[in-house]
Amino acid sequence: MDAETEGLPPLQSETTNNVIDWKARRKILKSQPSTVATRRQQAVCVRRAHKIYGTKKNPNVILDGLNMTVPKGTIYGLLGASGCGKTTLLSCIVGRRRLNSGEIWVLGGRPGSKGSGVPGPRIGYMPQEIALYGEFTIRETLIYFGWIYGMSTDDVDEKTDFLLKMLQLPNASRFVKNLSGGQQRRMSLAAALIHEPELLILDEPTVGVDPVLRQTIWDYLVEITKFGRTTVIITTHYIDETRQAHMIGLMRGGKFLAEESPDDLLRKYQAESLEDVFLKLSVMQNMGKRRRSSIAKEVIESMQLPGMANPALDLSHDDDHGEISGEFGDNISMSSRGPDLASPPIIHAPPLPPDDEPEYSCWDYLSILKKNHMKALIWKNFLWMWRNVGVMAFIIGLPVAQIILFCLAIGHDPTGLKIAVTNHELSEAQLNQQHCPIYRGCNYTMLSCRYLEFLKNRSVIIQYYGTEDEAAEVVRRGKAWGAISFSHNYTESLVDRTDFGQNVPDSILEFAAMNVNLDMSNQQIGTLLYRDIQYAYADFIENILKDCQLNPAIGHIPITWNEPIYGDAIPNFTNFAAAGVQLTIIFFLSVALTSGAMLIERNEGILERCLVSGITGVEILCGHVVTQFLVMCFQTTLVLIFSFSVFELTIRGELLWVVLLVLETGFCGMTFGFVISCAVDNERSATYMALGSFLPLILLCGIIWPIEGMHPLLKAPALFLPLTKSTESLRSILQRGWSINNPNVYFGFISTGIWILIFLTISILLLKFKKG
Ligand SMILES: Nc1ncnc2c1ncn2[C@@H]1O[C@H](COP(=O)(O)OP(=O)(O)OP(=O)(O)O)[C@@H](O)[C@H]1O
Repeated sequence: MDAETEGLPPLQSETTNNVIDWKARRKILKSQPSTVATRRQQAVCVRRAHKIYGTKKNPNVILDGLNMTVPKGTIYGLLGASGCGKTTLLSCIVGRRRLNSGEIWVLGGRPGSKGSGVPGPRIGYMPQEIALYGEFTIRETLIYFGWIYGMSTDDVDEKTDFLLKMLQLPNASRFVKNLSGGQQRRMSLAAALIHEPELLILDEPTVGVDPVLRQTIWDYLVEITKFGRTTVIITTHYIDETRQAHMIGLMRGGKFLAEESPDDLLRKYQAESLEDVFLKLSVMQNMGKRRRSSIAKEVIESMQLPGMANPALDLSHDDDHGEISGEFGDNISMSSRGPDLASPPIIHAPPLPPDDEPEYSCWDYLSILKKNHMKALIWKNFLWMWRNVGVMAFIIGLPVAQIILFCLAIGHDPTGLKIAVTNHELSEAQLNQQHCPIYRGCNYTMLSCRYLEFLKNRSVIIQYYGTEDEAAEVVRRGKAWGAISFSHNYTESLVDRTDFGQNVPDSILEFAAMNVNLDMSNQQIGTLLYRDIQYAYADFIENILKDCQLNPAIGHIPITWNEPIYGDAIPNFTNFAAAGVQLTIIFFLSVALTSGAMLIERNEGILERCLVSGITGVEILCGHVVTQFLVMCFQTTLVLIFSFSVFELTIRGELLWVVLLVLETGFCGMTFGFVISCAVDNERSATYMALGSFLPLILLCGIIWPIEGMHPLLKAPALFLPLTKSTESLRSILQRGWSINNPNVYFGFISTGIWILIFLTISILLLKFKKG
C-alpha cells in the first residue's frame, strides 16, 4: 500500500456488509494533496479539462477547467442541459476525443496508455447512438461484443439469457433493425453490460424506457456497484432518477456547479428535487458568482426560487458534504467549500503533479493483433456480407460488367462510316441507280469503281452525288465523314500517269488524283479514314498489278514492314488500354468497397464503440483486409477470365504475374479506401474524394494516353502516382511477354507496394490521432 492509500477505508473488506463507507472515505480524501497516486485510485479523475470546438476565431468552449472525481464503486450521475458537453466529456474519458488541455485518469492510467484499461475490456461503453449492426440478431450482436471482450460463446449465451430477461428484450433471434427504438437502446445497454466491466460509461441508457424498466435498470446498477467492483458513470435527462446515484455532477457552462451526493445536494440547497437544486445553482452561476459562501447566501436570499424554504444557506455544520474534485486542492467549481470559502476565487491553480505513465510507443500500437479481436472482426465482416448477399453479388459482378462493357465498347475500329463520292466517270443513269460497275482482271476500265470496291471492303459506306458541292454539303451537315471526287477521265489519266513515267504532265497528274475532304473533327474517325483510304489504294494497285502479271511490290512504298518485335502489326486500342482499365476497375472497386464498409461502421458509431472496447485501428483494418481480399479474389478471377478467355485480349506473359499484380493493385485500392474512410466523416465527402481522385488517376497514369505525350510539367509527378508503374508493368507483361526479372515489370510491383505502405500508415495514423 503506498503513502496515499494508507489509512483509506478499504473498498470492499472491513466495512459492514462489504458496502463502502463513502462518508469516511471522502473525509480522508479531502485532506490529501493531489498526486498522481491519489488520482490513480479513482475510477475516473479529470483535472482542469479544457475542450474547445470550432476555430480560434470562433471558439466553442465546452469544458472550461472542469474537474471531476469518480471514486471506485460509485454510480456517478452526470447531469446537465442538452448540449452542455456531457457526451464530449465521456468521449474524452473513453479516449475518443482529446482535451485541449488538462488531465484525465481512468482506472489508474491515462486513456490510451498502458494499463489504463481504456480502451479495453475493463470498460463498458454505451454511446448515445445505437451503434449496433442492424443486420445482426440480438444473439449475434452479443456474441460479437462478447468475443471482443475475450468471453467464450457459452459465457455469452449464459449472460445473454440474463440480460434479455432483465432488460425485457425479445427473442435472441430477432434482428436488431427490427427492434423498436427503445428496444435498440436496451440492446445497446446489454452490449455494454455483457462482460461485467469495471467501469461502465452509459450515455443516456434510459431514454425511451418505461418507468418500471428504468427502475429495474437502476436496481441492477446499484447491485453491481454495491461491493465496489463496478463503477458507473451515467448521463440522463431524467434528473430525478439519479436520486439512486452515489454522486451527482451537475454540469453547466463547461464546469460542474456541484459534485456531491444527491442527499447532500437536496439538504444543502433545501430543495425538494434535484431539478430545483440544478435551477438554483444555475441562477447562481448566471449571476457570475463563482463561489458559494456568503455570496451564495446573498444570492439565494434575493431569489424567489421554487422549493426553497429558507433562502439562507446554513453551511456551517455541513462537514461531510464534499466536492471530491476539490479535495485535491485544484477544484474551482461552484460548490467548493470548507475553510477557504471566504477567500478570493482561485484563479491560478497550482501545477499538476507530474505524469509517470509511459505512453504507448508506435511499435506497441502496431504490434497489437489479438486473436479474439480478429476472430470477432472477421466473423462480423463475413456475417455482414452474408446478410447483404445481394449487395455482395452486385459488388462481385460489377467489375465483370465493367470489363465486358470495356471489351465490347472500346478500341474497335468504327464501322459504317459514310463517304460522299462524286464520280464523274459514272453516267447519269448509273448515278441515279447508285451503281458503279467493276471490271476485274487486267482491265483498265472504270478504275474509280474498282478502287471504291476496296474502300467498301473496309466497312465504309459509299453514297454517290452529282457534284462536289453537293458532296461537301453532306459532310458539312454531318451526314458523312468525308467527300471523295474522281474526274471524268480518272481511269485514262491514271493509266497515262504510269505510262508517261517521269515525263507525265501536270494536267494528267491532276486528273489521276482523287480529291478528298475529310471531317477531321473526330480524331479517331478522321485518322481511321485517312488510313483506310490509303490502305484501300495500296490494295487496289496491288490487285491490278497481280491481275496484269506484274510484281505487286512495284506498287508499294519502298518500306518493308517486318513483324513487330512486340505487339501486333496493326495494334488495337483495346489491348493498349486493357492493362490500365483492368487495374483501374479493381483499384476503384476496392476503394468503394472498403471506404463504404468502414464508413457504415463510423457513421453508426460502431467504430467508436469498437475502439473503446479495445479493438485497435490496425485490427479493424486487418479484419477488412482479410474479408475483402476474398471478395477481391473473386473479382480478379472473373475479370481475368472475361478479359483473356471470353474476349481473348492479348496475354503474352505469365498469368501468375498478371494475377499477382492485379491483386496487389486491388490491395492498394483497399488501403486507399481506408485512408478515405478515416479522413472524412460521411459518405458524401468519401464519394467526392473517391471521384476527385478517379479522373486524375485515369488521366495521369498513362491509362488512356501515353505519359510520353503529356505536358513536361505533368510527366514527372505522373510517374509517382499509384497506377502509373503498375499499368506500365502489366502492359509489358501482357503485350511484351516480359517477366518479373525485367525492371519495367518489377518496378510496378515495388511502386504499388510502396503506395500500400503509405496508405496503410496514413490510415493507421488517422485512426489513432484523428479525434475531436
Ligand atoms: N465534433 C463536434 N464539433 C463541433 N461541435 C461539437 C462537436 N460535437 C459536439 N459539439 C458541440 O458541443 C456541444 C456539446 O455537445 P455534447 O454532445 O457533448 O452535449 P451533451 O451534453 O451530450 O448533449 P445531449 O444531452 O443533448 O446529448 C454542443 O453544442 C455540440 O453542438
